[in-house]
Amino acid sequence: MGMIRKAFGKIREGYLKEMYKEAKWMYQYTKRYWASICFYIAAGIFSTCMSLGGSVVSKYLIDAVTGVQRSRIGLMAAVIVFMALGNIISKAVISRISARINVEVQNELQADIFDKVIDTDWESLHEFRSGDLLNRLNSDVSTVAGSVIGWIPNLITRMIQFLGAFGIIFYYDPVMAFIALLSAPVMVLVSGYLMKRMRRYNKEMRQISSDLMSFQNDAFQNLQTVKAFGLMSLFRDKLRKLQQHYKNKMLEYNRFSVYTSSFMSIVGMVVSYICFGWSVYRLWSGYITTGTMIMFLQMANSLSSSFSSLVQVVPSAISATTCAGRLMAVAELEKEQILEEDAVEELEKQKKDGLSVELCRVDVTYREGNQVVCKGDFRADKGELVAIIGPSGEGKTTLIRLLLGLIYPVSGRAELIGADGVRCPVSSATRKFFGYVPQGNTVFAGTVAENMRMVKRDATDEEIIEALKAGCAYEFIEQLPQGINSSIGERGTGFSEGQAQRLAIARALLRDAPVLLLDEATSALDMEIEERVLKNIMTYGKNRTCIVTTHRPSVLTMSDHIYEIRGNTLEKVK
Ligand SMILES: Nc1ncnc2c1ncn2[C@@H]1O[C@H](COP(=O)(O)OP(=O)(O)OP(=O)(O)O)[C@@H](O)[C@H]1O
Repeated sequence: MGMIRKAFGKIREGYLKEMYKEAKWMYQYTKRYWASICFYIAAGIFSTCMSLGGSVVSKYLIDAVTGVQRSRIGLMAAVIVFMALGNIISKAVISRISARINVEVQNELQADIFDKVIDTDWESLHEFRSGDLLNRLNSDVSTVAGSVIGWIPNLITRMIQFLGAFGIIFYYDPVMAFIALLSAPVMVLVSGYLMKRMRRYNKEMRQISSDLMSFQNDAFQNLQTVKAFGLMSLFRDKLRKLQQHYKNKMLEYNRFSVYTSSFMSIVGMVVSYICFGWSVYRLWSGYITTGTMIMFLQMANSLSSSFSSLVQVVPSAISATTCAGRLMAVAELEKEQILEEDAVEELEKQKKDGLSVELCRVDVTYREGNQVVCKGDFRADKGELVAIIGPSGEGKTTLIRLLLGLIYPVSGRAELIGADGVRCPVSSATRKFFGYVPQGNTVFAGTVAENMRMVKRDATDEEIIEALKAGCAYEFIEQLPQGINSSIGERGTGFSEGQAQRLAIARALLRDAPVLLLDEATSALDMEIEERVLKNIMTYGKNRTCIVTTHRPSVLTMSDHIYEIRGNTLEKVK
């Protein structure tokens, strides 16, 4: 009794509880397909019955051949053929259903995790590298989707095959049935240890494959730098090192699997020899017929194959739940905050009259504990161009992140203010009031028009051209053979840095947001184009507030106000 209680205690606390939670999470995606899954299980049970039934009928066929009832030979043969055909048809149905459910669950799960990543709080997502996320989104999703149909339904059909074979043997010879079950206690005794180790191996291998994908992703993203610095051999070596690590772990796992499966096979083999010896003895002592003995041997075979399938369900369940756990870790991340939706609605009504931005005694600290601003004040009124300057690494981009609701002040207020004075704290819900041009190249693969329509889906060609003109981008776009329908490579390949910046500015202008945030967005432009772009920005649409982070004196002369960030302080210097 104490042992049982201890075992249940372990289940409640340990990895089994974790596996149960993960399996439950996994199976929420199958709710829509329960009818198909039930049909799948029914087809599996039918196939099992046909196969077991075939064995029983073959006993009567052999008895008929070796005995006296020759008249039933034709009937028995017909039943055997019918059952074999039934088995083939049900297997075909099973294959179709499983393929359909597999692909549908995979798509749904992938879309769901993708949505969750996109809706997750920006800082929380930092614990994952993008390669790791890609690995989870593809490899882990595919394992979980495959297991939805391959695990529990298999467990049920195999269990029925096992119980059916056991029941039939028991009916004809109870002693034989208990001999056939001899391996079960051994399996039960070692299963706890095996499962724990398998789960550990699974987790480690998934982690290594995530590291591998992250590395490859980093390498391809920075291929230009890799080539420019002649880092090819360094990267090649690093890839091989990671592969070697994966290989070592994989072979270690494989050695463990080979040992365990060999051990199980030996146990199974010993049991089947005992079964064989027992049935020969029963035949010799005249207790059973030749037909019954052959049926016994078939049933013992079926019993051991269903038992080993049941045992094999364990590694696939462990692999699936490990992957489900990794997906849960992403799905359960904190969602982005939406603050004061009523105030957001009010601002929406007033945005055409312009919005002001105010930071009041804000403390900004990253979760890692990196304090950037202490008791900072800042204000940009509608229609103003306000610059934020400061040495590199002091926090200019951090302030932009704060305004975009990607990070939040630890204390103090960060607000948008409407024309009639209504105030609304910045959060993910107020992001729509901002047009944003980040540092670096942010052009996506596709055509120029597709890039522009990302921020305004229904923009007409004329609106796109107008915005491109305001961003001083149309002058080089119109030279392209297909104008705004020309294709752009990944990360703006085919354009210079300055051209990509002008395109990104034009895209932010098309969004027609009341506040424009430019983070070093004119750094690659010459002074003449920069001045034209900034003038266009202030005249393109009315009442636009424009906040720029910059080191360029040309921008500063045009600014209404300048704030400097230095040593955690944010001060107005003009
Ligand atoms: N995601 C992050 N998590 C933790 N700390 C960060 C993060 N991003 C930036 N920091 C830290 O915050 C500080 C300010 O960085 P930020 O990028 O805002 O500087 P910056 O003034 O824009 O620099 P630059 O002019 O070089 O672009 C730096 O010390 C940086 O290390």
